[in-house]
Amino acid sequence: MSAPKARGDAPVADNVSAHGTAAPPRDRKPGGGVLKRLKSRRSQADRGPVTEEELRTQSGAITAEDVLGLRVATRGYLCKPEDNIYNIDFVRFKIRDLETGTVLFEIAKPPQTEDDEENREADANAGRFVRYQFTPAFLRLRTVGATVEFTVGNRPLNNFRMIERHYFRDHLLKSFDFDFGFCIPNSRNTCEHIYEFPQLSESLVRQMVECPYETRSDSFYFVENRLVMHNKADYAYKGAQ
Ligand SMILES: CCCCCCCCCCCCCC(=O)O
Repeated sequence: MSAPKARGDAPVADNVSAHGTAAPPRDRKPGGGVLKRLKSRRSQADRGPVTEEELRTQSGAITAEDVLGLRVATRGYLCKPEDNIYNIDFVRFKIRDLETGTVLFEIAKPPQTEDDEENREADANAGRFVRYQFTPAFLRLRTVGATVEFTVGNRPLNNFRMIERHYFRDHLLKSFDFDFGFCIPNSRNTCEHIYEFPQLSESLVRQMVECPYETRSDSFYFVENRLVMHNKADYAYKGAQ
């Protein structure tokens, strides 16, 4: 159904020193965790709109509350590759339709060569952008599971969180907010996030199909509420229904 076109720079590592599932234990904390967090996230989203230029020039770290104020897809990146001081490395990614179990695609990072290393130095943004091609039927799905496997460097990750915002042109389709929780140093982690699709009108679906790559997403990754990674994707919906 789909063919991702880039961001294939992750090594598939077979020898791992640790394996964990990044299930978030945070909801079980005493003190009314879920409700409190939902309230706090609602008030975060209620902050006014913000532009990427404002975020780029603000003093201090970019936080989750900041990116929730963005109203359009970013043009540039809001952090540098070297801000990933935790050496978080995504090595495998799979998307499946949760209603049928059908795997829509799977991608793994090939082993790295010296050439890859040189190319990466030439293009600091290599690996931060991916282009997806789906059939229009993708837009009719209701629930998709995205399984991500990632390795972590020698520091612990506290409150590892991803906010991913999907847009068609200047219209926010949906903002997803996923917790990876705590990840131990030097670990390899796997977790599946559930994407509930938004309801898309017939007219919107038609426009998204007619306008390839005008559907975009920004994936913002935070550790302890500081932006450490920013990836982007764009999407075309074409081919067999
Ligand atoms: C059409 C709007 C809802 C879109 C839900 C998309 C679910 C699958 C998303 C996969 C996103 C991958 C992002 C990335 O590779 O950076």
